[in-house]
Amino acid sequence: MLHVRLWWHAAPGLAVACVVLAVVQAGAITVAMVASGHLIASTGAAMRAGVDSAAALQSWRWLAVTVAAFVTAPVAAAVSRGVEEVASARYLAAYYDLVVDTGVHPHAVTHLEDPANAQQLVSAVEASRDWLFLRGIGGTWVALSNKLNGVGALVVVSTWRWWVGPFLVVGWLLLSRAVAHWRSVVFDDMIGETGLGRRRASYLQGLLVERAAAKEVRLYGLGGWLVGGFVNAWQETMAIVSRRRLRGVSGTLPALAVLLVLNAAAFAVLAADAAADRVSTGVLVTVVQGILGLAAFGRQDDGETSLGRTASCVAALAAFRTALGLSFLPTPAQATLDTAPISAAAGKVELREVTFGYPGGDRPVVEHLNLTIPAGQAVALVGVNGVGKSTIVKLLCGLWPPQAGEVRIDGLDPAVDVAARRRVSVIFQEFVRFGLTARANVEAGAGWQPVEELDRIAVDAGADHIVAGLESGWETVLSAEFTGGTDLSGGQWQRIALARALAAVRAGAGVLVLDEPTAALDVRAEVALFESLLRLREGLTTILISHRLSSVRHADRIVVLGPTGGGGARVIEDGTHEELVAAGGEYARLFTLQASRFAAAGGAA
Ligand SMILES: Nc1ncnc2c1ncn2[C@@H]1O[C@H](COP(=O)(O)OP(=O)(O)OP(=O)(O)O)[C@@H](O)[C@H]1O
Repeated sequence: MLHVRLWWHAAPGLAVACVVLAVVQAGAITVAMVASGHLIASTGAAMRAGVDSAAALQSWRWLAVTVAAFVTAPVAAAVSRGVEEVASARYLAAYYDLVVDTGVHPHAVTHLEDPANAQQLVSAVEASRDWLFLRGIGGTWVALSNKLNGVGALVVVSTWRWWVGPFLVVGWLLLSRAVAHWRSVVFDDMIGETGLGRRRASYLQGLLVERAAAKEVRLYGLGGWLVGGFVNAWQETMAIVSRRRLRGVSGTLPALAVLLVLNAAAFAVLAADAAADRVSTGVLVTVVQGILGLAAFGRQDDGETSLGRTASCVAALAAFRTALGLSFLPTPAQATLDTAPISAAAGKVELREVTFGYPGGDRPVVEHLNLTIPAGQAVALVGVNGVGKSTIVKLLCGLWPPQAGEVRIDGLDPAVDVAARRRVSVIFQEFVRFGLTARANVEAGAGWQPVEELDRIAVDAGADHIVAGLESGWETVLSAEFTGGTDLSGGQWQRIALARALAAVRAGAGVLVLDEPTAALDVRAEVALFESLLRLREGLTTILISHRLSSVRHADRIVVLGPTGGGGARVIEDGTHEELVAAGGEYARLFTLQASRFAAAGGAA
């Protein structure tokens, strides 16, 4: 069972300790039942024989055993709770490791972009944040302890009449199943069935307290409206919850009735035996405790009910990992992130007959695309919105493998070869704004850098004045949500992202891709940035993507992508700015259009 395997992986020593403590606890409870029976049985004779008699000594012994057993059981339970807490934290950490490992492997993002897969991973994370999941981890030991206590009681009852115990156990198990079913209805309400209403309520509540919506909530006076929406959504959901819970509880009544009958019958037989002197007082006391102790088989607390849920979360994550070709537990090789230094890179880019479409798409985005960029060349990729420029960037990074054709960086396939991937440095259109220090935002591209190196990179990226203006320089957190942190403007963020990409270039990446990283810059700033990049590239292969053609006109080569007869994108024009303008094709038309608009707006192309 995967849940048990994960326990063994996360905390083998503590897991063994929990088992031992559960056995000790169950043993102590069983001994207490038997010893207390003997104590009561021997007390009468001891009192009659006198304090110094052998019978009294025997009685004292049973008292000592009874007290020791009664003390041992709760002490073992208390120690067990402590050990379980520590062990559960380790289990949770191991589960998070699995989730993270599943997120970052394999390199391709195919599994994350497929909505069904992404949802599975999100569910795995969400489930683990739920308190039910946490209760379920500890529930492993609650369930084990309950079952062991029950077995002890069964042994005790069997010493009287062997057939009574199994009947009662069946009764308790029936009730336990019915209660577990009802509780799962309750839990489904909490996280599943009424999830939509709850999510809506919590979304509305979030708008009231989160920073992102704060400005508009105040500006438009949305407070009352949001509170009303929250209350309605919550009440509607809770009404459904109450109805389902009431309906569900009736399912436990037949099991309860059966159990009552069985228990009444057992006690009636015991009473008859006692009346006929077939059992002594001591046995009577022990067996009564045993019969009551069988209730351990029917116990259903949050922990035990949640155990199944936790185990199925782990099983679902394991199935997801298997589908991705990953073993259940991360192997040391899987657990290592790509930290190898980048080998000397030349930077030749080749796409040969590449065809690619996203899952669920009705046509390929690119089709039979051929593009070769020699090392050191600066190429601008242009084309209308949605033609497939960013998709080509993802293919170059190996984030998606093509369905046909070949993508090569210096002859290596980036979808399978880590060395090829590390030769490509990209500022994505939607680059990540890490709410971490400025240093970490840049070092993410290349690992630790001395401050002098960071300063040099910042100058190249035009980010030096931004860092200089930060309260704690490179150590300032770039998020106002943290004390001492600060927010940057869109343009400032782009400079920081550029610095990150340049850090990767300094570490050896031979291909720099800028996928419209300058949308938040004005035209002049964008032209200046691209030109400074083209100047400092020194043998770097540079791929620039921009809709502002004036910004990329100085590239060595301009590649125009276009749809061809309803199919996927291909290269429709390829040449220098001058060649393409002279050719009078699509590029010339777009360039002239943009230049005339810009001139009309009072600028110069
Ligand atoms: N993850 C995705 N899943 C499904 N379809 C996608 C995905 N990403 C992009 N697409 C689709 O692929 C096509 C090409 O998108 P892409 O982002 O590559 O175009 P683009 O040329 O970069 O556009 P833009 O100039 O607007 O940035 C579009 O039709 C888009 O809707």
